[in-house]
Amino acid sequence: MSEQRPAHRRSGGERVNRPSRPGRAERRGTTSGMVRDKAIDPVRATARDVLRAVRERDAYANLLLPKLLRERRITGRDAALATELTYGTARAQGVLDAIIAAAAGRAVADIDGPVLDVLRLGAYQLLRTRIGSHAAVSTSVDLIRSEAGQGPAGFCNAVLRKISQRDEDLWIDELAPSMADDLIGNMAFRYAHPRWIAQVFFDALGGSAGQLQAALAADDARPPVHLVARPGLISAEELAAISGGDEGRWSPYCVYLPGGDPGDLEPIREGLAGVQDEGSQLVARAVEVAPIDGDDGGRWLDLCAGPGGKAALLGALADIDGARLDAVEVSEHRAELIRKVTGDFPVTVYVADGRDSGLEPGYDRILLDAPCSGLGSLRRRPEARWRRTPADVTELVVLQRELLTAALRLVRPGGVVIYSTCSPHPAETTEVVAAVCAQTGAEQLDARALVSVDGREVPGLGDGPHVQLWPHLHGTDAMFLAALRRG
Ligand SMILES: C[S@@+](CC[C@H](N)C(=O)[O-])C[C@H]1O[C@@H](n2cnc3c(N)ncnc32)[C@H](O)[C@@H]1O
Repeated sequence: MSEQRPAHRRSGGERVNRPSRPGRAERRGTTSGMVRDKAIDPVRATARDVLRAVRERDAYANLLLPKLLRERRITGRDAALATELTYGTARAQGVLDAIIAAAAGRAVADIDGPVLDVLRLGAYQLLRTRIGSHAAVSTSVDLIRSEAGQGPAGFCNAVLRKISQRDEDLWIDELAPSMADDLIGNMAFRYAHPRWIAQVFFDALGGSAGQLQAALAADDARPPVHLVARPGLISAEELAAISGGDEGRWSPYCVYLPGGDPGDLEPIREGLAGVQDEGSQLVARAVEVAPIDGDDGGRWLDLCAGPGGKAALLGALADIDGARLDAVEVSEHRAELIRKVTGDFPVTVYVADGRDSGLEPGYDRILLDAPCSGLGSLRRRPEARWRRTPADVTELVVLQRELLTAALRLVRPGGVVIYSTCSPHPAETTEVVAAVCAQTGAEQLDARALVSVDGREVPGLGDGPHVQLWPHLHGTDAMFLAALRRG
């Protein structure tokens, strides 16, 4: 039997209730097959398991963690801690690896994967949380010992003790490229981003070092949860009152959730509301409010609709306006998610390639929320920044251009196409739009007008005509949108 340890206090002073019993696998030493007598912390074991799945089989931390928490009945403060440790470690991986390599005196590629996962988790606690050194080191050593035995546990102990001798700033000062030689590289390291992504942000921000620093810092922090109140079903005011949140600054449907699991809220469970970044809400709303020539015949299209967040908001707006939305998605699985989330709204889902959908042209309004690198929502996808490569972008740009060209074939003359990405990368945004406009003769409308609500202008949008939102300026994901009209 495993020994039950009493509830104890973490360094931050908060009381932490130990979950009732660790799972069987956690009580068993997997290398020796022996049952060991020392219990390991289920919260950290869960974080470790997610980090391992991310490393070994490209799992998505934000999909796997909630599932494991449910299965292991980890709730409340323990769930919050597991989330902080898992996502925080995944986000900071690059900088943690550099520090681990320096402390271990060897490249992380030469450290066994399962040991490296725990070292990352331990280093994160030491450098980026208020958890005391003793707890951070001993829980990590326990995790390794329970699986791999005494030798690797001793190595982990030595490396983490060495890391604990300095704080993060001192490590960064030692290991980051110097500001004088490589300002972007220094900031990228400091705020845990690959250098190429920091360079993309720098370019998209017009070469401002101050803006870059703010953008990277915002991306390196825990993201807020935004809810969408689906119009016609519930108002943002009602949703704010029920959830205890505040109404959003920009979107008339947005509520900022102060904490807790959105899945516990009745309006979410009943489909009256959903979880959706405020920037995405503005994009969906822009499709409805964009000016078109002539009457709106009520034929609307979402050409890349899965998993359906924007289609649900557009479907709700279509219902109010007496329009119908066709939603196209290439993946059957994602098409099913659209069907679920659009429920009773006037939405028809098609599984098809948007480049050759077979749909009848003549749409009044089209949303092309193109598949993209996702560099604008890195704070919500903890491991994504370390997975993406510049080559991904090159491939995506070709698809984005083809899809936008197809959207312009499907819209009627005088109708509007909203092109959006959850990326600020100029190659995926302004360059795609410029190339397709030049090729097709489409003209750009001033999209800035489409995101101002009741005369409240969104600041920091520059000269237009496109809109680029940023976490550090607007509190949203870095959504891009452009409005194109076919001549
Ligand atoms: C950025 S996501 C759209 C997100 C969606 N608008 C939402 O708010 O939930 C892009 C979607 O396009 C789909 N997709 C990729 N290539 C496609 C293609 N050739 N035709 C149609 N859909 C495609 C992807 O499967 C993905 O679901």
